[in-house]
Amino acid sequence: MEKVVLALGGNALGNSPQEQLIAVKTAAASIVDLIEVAGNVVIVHGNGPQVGVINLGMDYAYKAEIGVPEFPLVECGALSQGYIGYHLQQAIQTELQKRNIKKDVATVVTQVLIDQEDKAFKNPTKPIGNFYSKEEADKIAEEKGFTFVEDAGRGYRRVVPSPRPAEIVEINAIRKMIEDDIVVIACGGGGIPVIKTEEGYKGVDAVIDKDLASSKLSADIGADALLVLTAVDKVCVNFNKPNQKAIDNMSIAEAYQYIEEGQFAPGSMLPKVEACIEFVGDDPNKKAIITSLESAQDAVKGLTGTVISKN
Ligand SMILES: Nc1ncnc2c1ncn2[C@@H]1O[C@H](COP(=O)(O)OP(=O)(O)O)[C@@H](O)[C@H]1O
Ligand SMILES: NC(=O)OP(=O)(O)O
Repeated sequence: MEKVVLALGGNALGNSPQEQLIAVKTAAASIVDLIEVAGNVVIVHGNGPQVGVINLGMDYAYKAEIGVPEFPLVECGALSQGYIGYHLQQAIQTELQKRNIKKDVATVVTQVLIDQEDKAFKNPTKPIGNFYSKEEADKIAEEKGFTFVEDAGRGYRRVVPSPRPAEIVEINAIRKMIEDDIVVIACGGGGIPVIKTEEGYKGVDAVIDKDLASSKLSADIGADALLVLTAVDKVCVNFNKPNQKAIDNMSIAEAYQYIEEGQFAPGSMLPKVEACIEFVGDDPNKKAIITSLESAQDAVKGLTGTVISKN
């Protein structure tokens, strides 16, 4: 039986609860297909669009002085973890029942330790929230003091600090649940960023990259494979240019070469490739795959996706 960590992109989950309820059904079908093939599947989901929308909504409500308290970004991240975990676990439970597979499903509210001195706090790169036109982005930036960047040809998005995940606080609980054959959803939105203080853990306003958190989780639980699911079937070189070319296989050395050439956009494809490099490391038996949700099962069978391996 294989242990697979599946990282599901926040952009694949839609922009509203209504859209998300539909998206998780498709995700659940692919996830349960994988459970039937691999056995042990741990799910990590993104939260970029969701945490951005929750934070923006909370901010407008707070500023409207209608009795809504201020909700810092870290609490919005925790809200998004619960909200997405709830939808995902419900959809997976339904799909398992439909196929007569008896397995428990549970979401772990996960905190992830970060370094308060991480250079990410001086250089925000994590796109969150909706995509805007340049004019809309400039207007919100002026109003709210947010920073916006162009996101991989799809429009402008607010960026926030994204420190590296150092330690998963609830890792022992997650391990025990996997041993008990529970389908675990953990490290949602990359995990809730925390630091250790004398009084205990304390939340920090940031959004951890869920691909990097997935890589950390994969290493911690000794996963055989990391499957990064996003909106594209394969990673490309010269992305969005006339000479764009899809990559089938990428060695670690090639991946570093492409990174040096600037082939992967920061905050979108770059952290995915970095997460795969980190997961595979020096181990010839480890495999990471980047593909789309729809192609997940074919990718596991070796029919599509970009496979990252040592050689
Ligand atoms: N070199 C590249 N190859 C393929 N896609 C790329 C590349 N560079 C940037 N992208 C973009 O990155 C997106 C994946 O990042 P993103 O949407 O932020 O991830 P997530 O699915 O985790 O939310 C792809 O859908 C694509 O639009
Ligand atoms: N937290 C995070 O990485 O979210 P996305 O996958 O939505 O970018």
